[in-house]
Amino acid sequence: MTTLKIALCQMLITADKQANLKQAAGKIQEAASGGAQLVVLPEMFNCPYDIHCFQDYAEEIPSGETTNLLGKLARTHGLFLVGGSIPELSGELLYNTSVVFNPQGEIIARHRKVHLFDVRVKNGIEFTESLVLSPGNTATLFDTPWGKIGLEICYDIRFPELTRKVAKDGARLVVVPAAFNLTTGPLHWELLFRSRALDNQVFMLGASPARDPQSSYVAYGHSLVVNPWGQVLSQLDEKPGILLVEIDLTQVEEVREALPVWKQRREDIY
Ligand SMILES: O=C(O)CCC(=O)C(=O)O
Repeated sequence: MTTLKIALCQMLITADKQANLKQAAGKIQEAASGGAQLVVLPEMFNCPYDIHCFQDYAEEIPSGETTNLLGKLARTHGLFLVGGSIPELSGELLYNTSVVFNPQGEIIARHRKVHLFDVRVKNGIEFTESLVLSPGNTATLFDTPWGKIGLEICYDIRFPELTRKVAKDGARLVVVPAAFNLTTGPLHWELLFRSRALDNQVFMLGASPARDPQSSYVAYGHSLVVNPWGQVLSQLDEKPGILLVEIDLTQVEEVREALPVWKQRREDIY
């Protein structure tokens, strides 16, 4: 199988967890009606992106209600589902975790955000995930009929070695639930997705929350799909919506053949 219909769900996330879950279910249903085979939710989609909320909204995986609901939705609609991310409770620790389901509703991957978002930009964004979260320690890929897919969460995309690793491990497509902000989003969001796509000659997908100017963390939005040539195939604005795009994964081989940097790498000298 080479063509894959993807849906990125740009949700307006609220402080009401049940409302967030209902909204996710509605968006997944809409994506399924549009023929989506792989659906992606944004980072922290059941919870405000606020370190003071993570403990209260956290759930164990796989026994928590969000994971249960997502498994049922994947099975009901018969699609692969990348469940954005949620605050995961594991023993005493909290993680920013993305869970992936197959069309039978089974969990086939779990990525714990490896690089925690600890930044302090003068007159801009300040955020310290590490005050409450612990980092994951592994790169993540999952198998599908379209081949291996890599999985990262938001800030992870800034570390080129991680995308290079999943690409070397066979991913031709990398999915990134994310939530950039109004300090870094306008300049860095598209640039980072296009850079990782171009460097590795892979497809890159970014699913963001919609922008809510009233929330404590104002997300940039602009969920997007970038092809291995580094082109933005499609992108939303800041409002809620679904980005439905069909991609042809043979484009990875076409680009790598036309511009063979992938096989011209000199790993012996770097
Ligand atoms: O890297 C950025 O600018 C944003 C990262 C972020 O918001 C996150 O990791 O959740």
